[in-house]
Amino acid sequence: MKKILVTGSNGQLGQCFRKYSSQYPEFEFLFCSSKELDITKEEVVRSYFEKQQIDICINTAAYTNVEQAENEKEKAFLVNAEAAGILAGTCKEYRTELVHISTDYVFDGRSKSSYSETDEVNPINVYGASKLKGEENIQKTLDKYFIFRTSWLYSEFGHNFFNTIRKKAKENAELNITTSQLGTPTNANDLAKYVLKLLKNGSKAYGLYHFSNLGEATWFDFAQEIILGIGKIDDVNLKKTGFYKTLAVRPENSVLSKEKVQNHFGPVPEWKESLNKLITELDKA
Ligand SMILES: NC(=O)C1=CN([C@@H]2O[C@H](COP(=O)(O)OP(=O)(O)OC[C@H]3O[C@@H](n4cnc5c(N)ncnc54)[C@H](OP(=O)(O)O)[C@@H]3O)[C@@H](O)[C@H]2O)C=CC1
Ligand SMILES: Cc1cn([C@H]2C[C@H](O)[C@@H](COP(=O)(O)OP(=O)(O)O[C@H]3O[C@@H](C)C(=O)[C@@H](O)[C@H]3O)O2)c(=O)[nH]c1=O
Repeated sequence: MKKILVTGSNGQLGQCFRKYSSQYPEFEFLFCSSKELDITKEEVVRSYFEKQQIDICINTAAYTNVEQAENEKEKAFLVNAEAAGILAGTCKEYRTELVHISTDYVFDGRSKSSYSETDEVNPINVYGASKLKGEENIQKTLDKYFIFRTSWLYSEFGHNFFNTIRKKAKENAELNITTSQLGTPTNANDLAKYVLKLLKNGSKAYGLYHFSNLGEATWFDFAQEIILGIGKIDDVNLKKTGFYKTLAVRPENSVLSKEKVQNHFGPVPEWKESLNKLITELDKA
């Protein structure tokens, strides 16, 4: 039976992997939170791999606070870049496949069309730069890797835009949401399911892929769809803003092309459908 390690398992994507793991009896899963396995500690990681003999490592661990990263550059690079390199080196030593998650924020957002895997990268904030360095550290070390660049991840778990807006909408708050970035909200449940399916199929089509839901939206469109979905559109004062003050600059356009991923591994769900499916699921719970 193949052993899969999921790092950063208390994060939102880590929790999505845990949610679906019972549907894959062909795998033995090991879930490690930051406390159980700190991926920045090379010796700790190596001895864990030595003991557990892992076949596949899914790295969901990351420094994801885009705003704070501007003031904590070293920490962001330690987790997102150096530790990704540590995992890659260890995976090479133990012949482990690595599934790593990266971001749309590796792009500067100046493109007028969606980004493909071969488009030029040029991060414009610290988080994006640290994630790009992580990709590079993996690519120069390892052959057997899947890197999935994704965008605007949300789910029922943890801190994300979906949960923030739902909370504010339930308080009938006034919301000012930016229209100045275009991207694609991505249900983290979809990403977890997609990865598990391709691992089950034993795909060896290693490489870099873009995975986000289909379609495009501004953060305003995303907020509006959430509020509509939860039936609060008449209670919330939802306003468009061209400018929402933030520390980190974000790409104006970070829509990812799904052509490569769909050609290799099959269809990807559309963003509004996936969002409304999750809202219905949560309503029933
Ligand atoms: N969230 C998003 O919108 C997007 C995320 N991504 C990428 O997707 C992946 C998953 O993100 P998501 O689940 O949303 O992020 P979360 O912030 O929800 O989860 C990240 C997890 O990593 C853990 N972690 C941090 N440092 C370490 C460490 N040194 N060792 C082990 N674990 C650590 C955190 O633990 P603790 O809380 O204890 O620090 C946290 O549980 C990341 O690679 C992220 O860059 C890509 C695009 C969009
Ligand atoms: C809360 C809020 C945010 N915004 C704006 C700020 C920002 O430009 C945009 C998104 O805000 P957030 O801080 O929630 O999202 P942000 O931290 O930029 O999300 C990013 O996280 C990392 C981890 C990624 O990899 C990216 O793909 C992306 O998902 O919406 C508003 O306009 N109004 C609001 O009330």
